[in-house]
Amino acid sequence: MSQILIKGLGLIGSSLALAIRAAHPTDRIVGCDVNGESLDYAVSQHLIDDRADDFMAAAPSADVIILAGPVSVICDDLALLASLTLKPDVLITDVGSTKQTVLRAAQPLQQRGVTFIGGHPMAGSHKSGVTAGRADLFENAFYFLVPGLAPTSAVTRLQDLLVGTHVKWLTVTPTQHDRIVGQLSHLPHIVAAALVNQTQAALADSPLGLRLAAGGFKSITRIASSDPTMWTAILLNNGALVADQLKAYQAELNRMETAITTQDVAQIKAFFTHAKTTRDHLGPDRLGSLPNFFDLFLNVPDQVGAIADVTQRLAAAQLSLVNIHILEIREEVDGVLQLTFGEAATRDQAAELLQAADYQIVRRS
Ligand SMILES: NC(=O)c1ccc[n+]([C@@H]2O[C@H](COP(=O)([O-])OP(=O)(O)OC[C@H]3O[C@@H](n4cnc5c(N)ncnc54)[C@H](O)[C@@H]3O)[C@@H](O)[C@H]2O)c1
Ligand SMILES: O=C(O)C(=O)C[C@]1(C(=O)O)C=C[C@@H](O)C=C1
Repeated sequence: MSQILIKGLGLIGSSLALAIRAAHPTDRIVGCDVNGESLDYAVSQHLIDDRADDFMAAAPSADVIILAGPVSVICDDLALLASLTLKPDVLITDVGSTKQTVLRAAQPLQQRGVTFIGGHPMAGSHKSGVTAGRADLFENAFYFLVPGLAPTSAVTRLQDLLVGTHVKWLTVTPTQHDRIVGQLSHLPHIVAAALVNQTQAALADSPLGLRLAAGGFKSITRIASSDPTMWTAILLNNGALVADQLKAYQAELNRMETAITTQDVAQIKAFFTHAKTTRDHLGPDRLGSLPNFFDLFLNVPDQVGAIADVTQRLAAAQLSLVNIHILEIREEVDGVLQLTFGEAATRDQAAELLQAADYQIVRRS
């Protein structure tokens, strides 16, 4: 039995806990987080076996330490770990979205002979926090590994621990990682947030404003709902590369601006044709991970048949569920049911249907 310490039980930390639990039921998972409510939730849902309120006190007895806080916190944690006496064969890894600064922060540990492997699952969501965790979040996604000085046996050990994630492993250098992910993830998050901010300002005097947005705006801006703390840390840790990528992107926008103002039909058509050919070629089956999911949380009374009533109503309306999860159900206490759908529109139809049947919707995400 190994002791796995996860620091940061948000979307990624809790999803890894679920995947580890599924593949290694006898391992002991200990969680650590600044948010006490997240820890309470993680214990109540058996995501973790135990909570550690003091990371420094818990680390020396861990066999594996997974750092899953914001990237800036991961760098601080690596510095803290370098000052401790850890188990001789401890394996430390992280899940942060940048790798150059993380690997630099891991150097003092590595110089002391401690095994560190940088990691980054290329899957996630605009959702954050422990309640968003899912065992299948990483299924079919790429998972970057930056082994640095770590021996092959340590890489195999990590891959075995995380076998329940069902990811596709990819070994890269920190620079390769940050350049690729800057372009595919960091830049798009800036683009989405900028579009939301600029649109909000531009439509400020329109009575319905952003509420008139349809599929196009919603699809391109979903990730603008991501956690600001996490994204501030990412951009501070990959600033130089992303600034260059942002400049190249602005040049592309400028070319389009010129084509529109000069009514350059050939240029405008070529712009869209080139993008369509590239995007169509990618196809859903060539994209890494599962699509995102859309949740509805509703109160259900503590009554026999309450959950069946909900699922029957959805089935009668042909609204297809991806997953169903009871968040809390104790005797004489109403529960919260988490219903997961593949499409936001299906989730919204389900919400209307259940509201009409007097169910109380707690939240949508
Ligand atoms: N969200 C994604 O799509 C995604 C995907 C891959 C990797 N990542 C990376 O994974 C890491 C976690 O992201 P997430 O999406 O799970 O974020 P999250 O906001 O859901 O979770 C972060 C957790 O860390 C905790 N935390 C913050 N500061 C802490 C501290 N000082 N000590 C202990 N706990 C602390 C928070 O309370 C929270 O529970 C980040 O480094 C992020 O860059 C995110
Ligand atoms: O699917 C999403 O919502 C994500 O933002 C996931 C996403 C990304 O694709 O940009 C975000 C950050 C990560 O480091 C990896 C994946």
